[in-house]
Amino acid sequence: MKPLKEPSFRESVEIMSTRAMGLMDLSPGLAEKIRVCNSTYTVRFGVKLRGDIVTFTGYRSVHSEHMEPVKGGIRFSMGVNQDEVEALAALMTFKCALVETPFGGSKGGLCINPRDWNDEEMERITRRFAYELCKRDLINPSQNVPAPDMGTGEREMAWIADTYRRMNTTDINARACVTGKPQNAGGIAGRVEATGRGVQYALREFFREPADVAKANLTGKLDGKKVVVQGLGNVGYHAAKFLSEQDGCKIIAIAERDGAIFNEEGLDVEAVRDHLMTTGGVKGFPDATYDPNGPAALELECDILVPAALEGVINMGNADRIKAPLVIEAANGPITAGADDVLRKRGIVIIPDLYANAGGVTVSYFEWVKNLTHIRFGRMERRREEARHQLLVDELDRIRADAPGVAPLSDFFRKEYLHGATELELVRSGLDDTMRSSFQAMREVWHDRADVDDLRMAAYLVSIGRVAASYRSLGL
Ligand SMILES: NC(=O)c1ccc[n+]([C@@H]2O[C@H](COP(=O)([O-])OP(=O)(O)OC[C@H]3O[C@@H](n4cnc5c(N)ncnc54)[C@H](O)[C@@H]3O)[C@@H](O)[C@H]2O)c1
Repeated sequence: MKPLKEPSFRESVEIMSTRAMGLMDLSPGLAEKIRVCNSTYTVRFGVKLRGDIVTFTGYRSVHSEHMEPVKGGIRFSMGVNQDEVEALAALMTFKCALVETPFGGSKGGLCINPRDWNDEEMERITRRFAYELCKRDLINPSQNVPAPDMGTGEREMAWIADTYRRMNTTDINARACVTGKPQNAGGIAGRVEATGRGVQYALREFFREPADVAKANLTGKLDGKKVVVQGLGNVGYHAAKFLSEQDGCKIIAIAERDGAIFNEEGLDVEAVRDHLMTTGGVKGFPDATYDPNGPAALELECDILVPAALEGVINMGNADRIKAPLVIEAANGPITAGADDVLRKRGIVIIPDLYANAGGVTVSYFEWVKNLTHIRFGRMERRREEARHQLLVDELDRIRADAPGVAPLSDFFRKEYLHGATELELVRSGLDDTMRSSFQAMREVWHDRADVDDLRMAAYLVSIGRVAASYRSLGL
């Protein structure tokens, strides 16, 4: 179905998922159940700030409860509205199914410009919003578990976790009510970088298969590829940093709120991020050309385009001017359904959001499991652990020496046992494994089905198939 006018974000997600459902054997009733958003709660609350009451509007949307808890970030931005949170909640349902994290889909948002308020004010506003959501079990370890999204991070998650804990003092699993917390408040190593790291792993997996690379009219490996990034926040910064530092990519342009900077030889991502943090923009960054028209960077000649900021930035207005042969949707919904149609027809390969930015929810799942099990992941407190393990290895050696015919401990066992993985290593390898296996599930459909010519449809077919199976087994 080709939209006649630019669809909204929610309509875009619906058009794309409905297109996939049309290729599946689903009853109309089941398809409708999967399509609709179960509920959206709107709250308007007041906070006394600077001598007066300021009213804020927030949302928490639950798209599908075929698995519980439901999961999805909380966004702080002036652009937040019901359409947006419902679109994001639907994407969470499909994303979780694709990477096989056992959650339904949800999302929340608060209509606020965080830059308008100081830290103390932000804490009061966040805690009050969290209180409103906790009261209705829209934050709860077994029912609804938020995470960071645009405009929020570890700090906000710590305030939310603390608010829930104060309201539920006897809940031993209180820490599992939200993920993306600081490590000293029950978080997990590698969560902050997870979404950008996932983008890196996704591209590595894509470039592992020459047939896929050829479909994007590219050749070779990641090394030396020219990359344009929009948004140097949590996701964009980590993706750009890892791709340039570890995979030999050249980040030739970075677009931010105040414009874009270019350097054909490649930008120093760390230095740009420092500049952005100190000045609030990219303007004035040395060794680069500046253009106040940030969105124009999306139209540059490059190998890989990484939109990592907002939804709808590639739309029917600019889709025919996009020159990158490969686009990876690090942000949620950066390509509208109308633009998706144009890009597909032009042979541009899109690695879709529901897969590309799933690194965040994957590591959030590890954090949630860690909180619920109340055990540490991986090797910690190295010296004490190693001393204890060494005693055990010595004891095993002694027993074996006394047992005729029993082989001595292998070097492999000794090494693995004494120098097991740290939490960060475990998290990264679990994430890598998830990004690979999910890509392979998409790839199989992309390669094998004659009626599927893009990765987005392949991703939706895999994930909707799993959601449908889950509903069927529930007896619906
Ligand atoms: N944080 C996560 O773990 C996570 C997980 C999955 C998906 N996402 C998605 O990734 C996207 C970015 O999220 P984030 O967490 O990195 O947010 P963030 O707030 O950390 O960063 C967003 C960045 O985009 C920039 N930006 C805002 N408006 C812009 C514009 N018009 N042009 C260029 N840059 C602009 C901001 O200045 C900021 O640097 C969102 O779509 C979000 O839903 C985030």
